[in-house]
Amino acid sequence: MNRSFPQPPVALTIAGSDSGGGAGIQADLHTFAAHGVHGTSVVTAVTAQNTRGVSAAETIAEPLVRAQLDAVLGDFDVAAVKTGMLGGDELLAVVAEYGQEDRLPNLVIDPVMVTTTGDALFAGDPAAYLGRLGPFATILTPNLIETGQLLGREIGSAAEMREAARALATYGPRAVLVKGGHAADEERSVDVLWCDGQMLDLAAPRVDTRNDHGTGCTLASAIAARLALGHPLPQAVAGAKTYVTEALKAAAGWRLGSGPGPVHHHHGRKSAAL
Ligand SMILES: Nc1ncnc2c1ncn2[C@@H]1O[C@H](COP(=O)(O)OP(=O)(O)OP(=O)(O)O)[C@@H](O)[C@H]1O
Ligand SMILES: Cc1ncc(CO)c(N)n1
Repeated sequence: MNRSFPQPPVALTIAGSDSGGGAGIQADLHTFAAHGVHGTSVVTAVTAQNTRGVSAAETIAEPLVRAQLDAVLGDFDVAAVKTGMLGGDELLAVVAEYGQEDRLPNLVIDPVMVTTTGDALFAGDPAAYLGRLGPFATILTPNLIETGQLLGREIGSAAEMREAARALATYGPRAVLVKGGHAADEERSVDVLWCDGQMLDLAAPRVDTRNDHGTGCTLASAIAARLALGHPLPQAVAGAKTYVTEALKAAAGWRLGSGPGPVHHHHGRKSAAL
């Protein structure tokens, strides 16, 4: 094939739609675009959601999810994949099947279980997540609550986060990032990364903002975008964390909706309105 023109790498998000545009598929596609990566998407669920919460949600039937996966993977040279809301055991099994067939390269798994506003987004068995997807994952990115649900115990302190990252890694992923966005530390936001047998603390100054809707989706899709661009895993994670911190800072003064609003995915770019 003649590739005389430069072209973007392709990333895929397998996730739910957030009608408020701050999380899920919408956050992922913004993030891919901000990284200069072509975004493709497999919609797993539709949520009626705004900055105040989720008022309705329905998962997409398995055949249509498979058809989307086949349409994208059968045509594009996908370089990295991110999964978000899978809704339940049925779609978890579908994604695991594609993983087993080696069709989901550079797989970033954000095991979305519950929103920050407390709405459940996963009706299946949390323990099944690890067994099914762990072996094919490049990296798992649970928050504190999801880490607790996956392991069946409460996680709070830095020591517990490190211990949890190690425990989750035994299910097969190359790396685990336990996110500390919901930790008690008022000065810093510290995530713990277990990668290739090494433990690293990734710290950023805590941004004083109410707008933190979709930070987890944004972080996971930024990792996938950077893997698609060819960054080594630890650098992709550290770069993605910086990207999220800047996105939080740039949107701190926004009042989009009356609850926790979205972050500024395109903070690196000047826009006519800002
Ligand atoms: N106020 C903040 N200041 C700086 N970093 C933050 C802040 N809130 C979250 N983060 C960072 O954002 C990333 C996402 O973490 P978080 O624990 O909030 O994920 P999450 O709960 O899955 O997000 P969400 O469910 O809102 O999509 C992490 O790197 C975390 O450290
Ligand atoms: C659709 C969707 N996926 C993920 C999250 C987690 O932020 C959310 N709020 N909504």
